[in-house]
Amino acid sequence: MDDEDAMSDNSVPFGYGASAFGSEGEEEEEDVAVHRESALRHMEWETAVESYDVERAASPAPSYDSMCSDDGIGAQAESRCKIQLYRKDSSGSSCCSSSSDEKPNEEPKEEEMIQEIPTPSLKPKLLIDPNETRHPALTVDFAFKVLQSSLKQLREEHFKRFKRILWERYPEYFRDQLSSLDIIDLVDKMLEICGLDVSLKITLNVLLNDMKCKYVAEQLQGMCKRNEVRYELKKTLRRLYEHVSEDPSQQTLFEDVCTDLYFTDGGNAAVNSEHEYRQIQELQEDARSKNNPLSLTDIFNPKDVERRHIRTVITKGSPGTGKSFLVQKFILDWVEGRSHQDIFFLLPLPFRELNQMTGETVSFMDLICKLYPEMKEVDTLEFEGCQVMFICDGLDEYATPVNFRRTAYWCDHNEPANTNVLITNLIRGNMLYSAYMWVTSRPVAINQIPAECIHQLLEVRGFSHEQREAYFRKTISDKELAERVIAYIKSCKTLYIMCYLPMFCTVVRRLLEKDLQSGERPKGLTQFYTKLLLLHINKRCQKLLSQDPEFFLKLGNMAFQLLEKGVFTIEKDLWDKYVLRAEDAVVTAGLCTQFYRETFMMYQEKVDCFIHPTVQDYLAALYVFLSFKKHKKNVLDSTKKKGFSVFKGDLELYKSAVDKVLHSKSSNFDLFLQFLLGMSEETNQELLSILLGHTRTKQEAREETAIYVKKMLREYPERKEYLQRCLDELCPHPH
Ligand SMILES: Nc1ncnc2c1ncn2[C@@H]1O[C@H](COP(=O)(O)OP(=O)(O)OP(=O)(O)O)[C@@H](O)[C@H]1O
Repeated sequence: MDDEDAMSDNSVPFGYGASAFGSEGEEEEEDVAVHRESALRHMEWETAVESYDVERAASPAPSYDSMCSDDGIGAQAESRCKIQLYRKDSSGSSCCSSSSDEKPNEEPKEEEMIQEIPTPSLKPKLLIDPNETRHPALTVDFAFKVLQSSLKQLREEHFKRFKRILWERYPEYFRDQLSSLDIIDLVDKMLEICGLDVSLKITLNVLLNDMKCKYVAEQLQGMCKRNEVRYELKKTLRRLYEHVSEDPSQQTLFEDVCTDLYFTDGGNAAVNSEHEYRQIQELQEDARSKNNPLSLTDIFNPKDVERRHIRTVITKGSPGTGKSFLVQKFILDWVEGRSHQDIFFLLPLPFRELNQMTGETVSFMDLICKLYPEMKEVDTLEFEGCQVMFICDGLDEYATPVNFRRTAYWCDHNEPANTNVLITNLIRGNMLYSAYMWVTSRPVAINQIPAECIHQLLEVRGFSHEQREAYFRKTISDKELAERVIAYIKSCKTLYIMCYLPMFCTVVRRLLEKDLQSGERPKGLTQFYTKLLLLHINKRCQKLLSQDPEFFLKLGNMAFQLLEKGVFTIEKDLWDKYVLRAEDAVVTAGLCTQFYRETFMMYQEKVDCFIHPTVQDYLAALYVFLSFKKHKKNVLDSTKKKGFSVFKGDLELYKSAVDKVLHSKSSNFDLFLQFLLGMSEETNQELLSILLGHTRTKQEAREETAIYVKKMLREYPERKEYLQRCLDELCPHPH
């Protein structure tokens, strides 16, 4: 193994238990040499301890296999480490001269060194407590790395001395002279002969008590302790992230659901505006946006980090595109040792959790320990060779805006400060500059972070075409059913287009799986969108709705008026016109988003729009429907009649919508009509009762509307297919 690599490459999990050393107190100071004499004196009666003697050394040493931890976290490392243990070159011993701040005070001459340690005349004993269990974090690979890294810090003559002492002191382990061995061979031999715990124990004893290399010994102890903490942290993260959080009742394993996502470098992509009927021309992809899909290993890829000086990565994406899932995948891959093992501590700090601490005054280390109590065992996160990474998911959810200009400078980890000050300074890089920072957010909140603090901007775009299909194949265990679901989705263009949004895929899977399994006719398009709306409402909109019960009516009105003009983007002044706040629609409701449009040369303009044009169609239909049901107003009727009977009114509303579409030169309202008719359906009205109350469309009105649509079918044969879909929305069950 290359020495440099061994110091910096943590590509497999470390694993060593400081417990192997016993306590850090007096007991530790008790040198093996002391034991050697006393143990021999008490050899006869000391039966409680296991003993090893010279004869024992002749027997084959415990193999590496038997030393391997059987914990999943370490297993992968161990299978690899056997290969790594073979040296690639013989440069190991040359590193002995590398400098260290604290070396043994006097450099004894070789003869003195030999004199210093009397040749043992008796067989020494090393006391091993049989009850002492090895920490599962202790792996061969870790022990190898940590021993090698400690010995590399000794000067050449001290390394010689170390070998000499080892040989003198522990003849029960080392029968042959060790003087010819370099670091790699020595560590290899130690591990092979003594095992993991004993190798570390004797190394520490020799360093601390015989050679007085306090600095190196403490470093060794520190690395062992941190490695245990890392192990515990991984356990906690596995527990927190291994299930899909949206489904706590079902305990769905994340790995059973998670499908690869399409995300790119750049962050200038236009919003997906593919539409079955409408032509959305204004959304041209920014020329500078990059379409090359990235994979998780491209995030904080060590080569890019170095080449592009990346410290802070920001990932943006419209609501439901899968940012949190991407983060969860990254975390679990780290926990399971699948990627990013150069990161020593991975500490997710979700903004949702940080909201619970708003206004609190704590030190940064306390804040970390509050979320991850196992971190109490380490008093600092700044130590050489151990990369730390923070992941702050969902900046848009953070209750306190991050203000880089107004927030005080802070870099002390141990002094208490307001949590917002700590987080702002962490993102800014004032605290733990060398730590990696990954922040994810819906687009609008990204503006809080100044450009100079963003070293890489990524954009999550949801699922590509192949990924959509892969999602259904992965999540539906019945293969044949999965294919039927995919075939159905492909048969409905709008459904297929909208499945670019992973959140929508989840809705579609749940509904279609049930319907197709039971042989029922699948739900109309309206129900999928209504469920999506409810997911958004339940996620964050409850408070907004209690403050502004008319929010969706107003947003729908804006959607409708823009649809009349065939416009999908939302000009800034429109928000005021409809008495809305862009943040409510973009951040809270998650039904609108933002993107950047190149207007003139280098100038970029921020543009608001709906998350997808079909969502605009749905909201426009919702507006017409809510206006009618709640305010008895048919907004499609230009004559502005009042006082109609509900049955007549229902029929008139649908008739006027059908006429509007059939008489229109554009296809702008085609999907709108499908949604409006779908909203008359009973299940959808039940779902919408949170906005609608308990009003119901009379069966009679629906039947009459169906008769009218069928009549139109005959009059407009060229629109047969389309009108048939309208009928399917109106009567999703066989009629
Ligand atoms: N990679 C994926 N594989 C499978 N399902 C996914 C994936 N990504 C997202 N989903 C589905 O979409 C839902 C929303 O995803 P997620 O919460 O990650 O989106 P988000 O972009 O973080 O949204 P928001 O901006 O609302 O926080 C998930 O709960 C899950 O059902």
